[in-house]
Amino acid sequence: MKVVKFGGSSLATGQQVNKVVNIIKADPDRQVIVTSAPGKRFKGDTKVTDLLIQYATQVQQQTDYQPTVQAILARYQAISDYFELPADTLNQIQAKLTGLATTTFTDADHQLAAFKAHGEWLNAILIAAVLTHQGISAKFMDPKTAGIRVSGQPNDADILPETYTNLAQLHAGDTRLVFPGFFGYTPQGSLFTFARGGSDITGAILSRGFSADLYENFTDVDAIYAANNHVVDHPAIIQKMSYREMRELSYAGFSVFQDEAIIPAVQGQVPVNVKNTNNPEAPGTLIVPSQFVFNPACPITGIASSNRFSALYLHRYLLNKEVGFTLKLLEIFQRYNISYEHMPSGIDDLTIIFDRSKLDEATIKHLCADVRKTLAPDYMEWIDDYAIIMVVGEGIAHNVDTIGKVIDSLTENNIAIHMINQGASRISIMLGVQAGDADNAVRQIYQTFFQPSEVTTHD
Ligand SMILES: Nc1ncnc2c1ncn2[C@@H]1O[C@H](COP(=O)(O)OP(=O)(O)O)[C@@H](O)[C@H]1O
Ligand SMILES: N[C@@H](CC(=O)OP(=O)(O)O)C(=O)O
Repeated sequence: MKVVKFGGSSLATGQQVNKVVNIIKADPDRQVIVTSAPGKRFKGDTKVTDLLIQYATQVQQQTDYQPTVQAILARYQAISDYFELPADTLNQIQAKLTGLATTTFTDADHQLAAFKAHGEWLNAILIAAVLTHQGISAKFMDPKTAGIRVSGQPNDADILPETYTNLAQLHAGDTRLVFPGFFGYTPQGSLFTFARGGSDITGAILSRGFSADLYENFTDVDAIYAANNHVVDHPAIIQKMSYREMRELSYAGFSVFQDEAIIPAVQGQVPVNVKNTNNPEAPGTLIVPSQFVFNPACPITGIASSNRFSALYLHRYLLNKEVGFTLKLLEIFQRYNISYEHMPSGIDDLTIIFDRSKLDEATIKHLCADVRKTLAPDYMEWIDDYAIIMVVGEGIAHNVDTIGKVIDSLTENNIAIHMINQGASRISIMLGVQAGDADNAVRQIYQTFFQPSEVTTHD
């Protein structure tokens, strides 16, 4: 059997949902369906998840939320109208949506999570009704009853292992099971969402839980490209890649597949196929346990970049001899309850790279003051506009001149490299550059390794 996840772009309008219905109809193995919230219909449109965040904020601040509720409802209404559904489904959606404003929550974080989750929740109810109306046997699955158990933070959940025991009790078959993506419940019954883009995670969890033969992830591009298609014109299509390559590329910016979503697929050894709802005949990209065929012409599978980082640079002579320097630094991070992403070091230097989206201005200010006071560095600098470029390929470990070519492509174009890290993961080269240089850096590296419109053939 297959688990099939449809992203927000695939469920944005009635017309898109009709394509989804045809995709489901075309293959009886597509037994478990995962829905996102309706996404953007056009450039500049607002995703329903973002409207729900706005709704939650307006309720918290006691400002007028009615226009937001109407805007959200209109999104579901348009899909319902397209299929001429009887009124009861939309009435149910409207009641759930409006009821949110008067529900009491433990705190603002729990409230935000519950509001956000309604994007996928209401869509799963709607899609189950559409499928039934189209003569396909289907039922809505409540993540609470199905046993999707999570821990962690209300808006950044981690899956609990008992989920898999619970899911193993369920049976997919002729009746398609429609699950809302993006959220689960703590053992105490609180609703927590995964990080943004987390419907991909739900799809992967269900793939493992149902021991699926394949996890199909339907989106709005023909495949995963070797570089972001908004940065490089007509980038090469990746036909096949390994789980490890996908993890590194999605971590570093390939937003097409959420970076944590590969983990349940790895644990369940379920292959993932990223495909296009608008062109379902195209083979898409297959992500498999391991994938390596030596291709001396192109050892690289993809180049990703992300501007979501900041860095703290520390310099102190004889740092290499100082016992406990890093320990003291880590204790400071622990006091502020923050994690770091990377920590490349030199003889007398240390750079600590953070995910900027997890830090606010006040925390940065206090953190820097604390580091200065406790460790007295000779020089310290907070670099706010830091980008990481990740050059990824199983072939890198087998091709000694890759790093030289990457460096040349940047230096020849006057792009300053602030950090290089190769070897920690044998399949990637990580580079730190100024955020403003990131897109140009990706383009220059891409041109060095790929021909225009080339298709990577790592098989
Ligand atoms: N390397 C890449 N390959 C394919 N798409 C990419 C890549 N990097 C970024 N993207 C973007 O990811 C988008 C799809 O992800 P997303 O918007 O989350 O889809 P969905 O709505 O299906 O969840 C594509 O439209 C594309 O612009
Ligand atoms: N709707 C959620 C979760 C998600 O996965 O959405 P999408 O499939 O549209 O990326 C979000 O916007 O974060």
